[in-house]
Amino acid sequence: MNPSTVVPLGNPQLVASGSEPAANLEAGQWLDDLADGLSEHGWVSLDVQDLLGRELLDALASEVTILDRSNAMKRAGIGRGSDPVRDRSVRRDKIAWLQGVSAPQAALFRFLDELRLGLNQRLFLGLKRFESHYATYHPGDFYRKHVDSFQGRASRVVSLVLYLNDGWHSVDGGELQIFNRENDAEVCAQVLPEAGRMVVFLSEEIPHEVMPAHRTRHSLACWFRQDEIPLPL
Ligand SMILES: O=C(O)CCC(=O)C(=O)O
Ligand SMILES: [Fe+2]
Repeated sequence: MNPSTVVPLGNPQLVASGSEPAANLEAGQWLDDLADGLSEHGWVSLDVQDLLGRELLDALASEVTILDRSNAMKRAGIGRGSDPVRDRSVRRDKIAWLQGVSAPQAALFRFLDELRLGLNQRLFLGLKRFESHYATYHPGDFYRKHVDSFQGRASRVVSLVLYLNDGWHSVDGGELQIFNRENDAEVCAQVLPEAGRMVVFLSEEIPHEVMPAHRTRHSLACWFRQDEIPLPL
């Protein structure tokens, strides 16, 4: 396994910023690591700054910062259908959907599509498309423990979160807590949302939670889906 791949090993582990070596850039090796982690544990954390490039990460971070500062992001909803409940006790982030039109979004979409095809080749998931949004958590914002998809609906199958924050430390809060899929009372990892870190997990299986952030936290979430036409979550 690539040493930059972090997988659960029993005890909760803190994935500290900057403590891991660069991702292995050999063609397809990172996809092998990703597929191995997903099939063995249901989730994986990878540092992809070398794969994506500093410039692209900076450009995405600028986009979400501008969207946030210009009040273009909307309060996120939860639940199914076109009228999601905006329950502030569960989720407090703000989101803006990506269209893939700007140059950085187009580059990101090429990367996400490579990832989609790579997972299909290795795990036969039949992922047809993806949807993606920016998210901003302001100080005090959180997202309580949840799973991203409801069993048997074959809608959201694989979730991905890419973080866009330079110099994130434990004191900044906002960790992603990942729970054991067999026992959701057990935290198996806490991931700091440092720029270039990417977490990928099985949408139906892995309970997770965003702890209250103490500074503004930007990220980009993406869901790979098996349905061709949009079905409710
Ligand atoms: O930002 C994160 O770390 C996770 C976000 C999340 O769980 C979601 O948007 O469903
Ligand atoms: Fe989630």
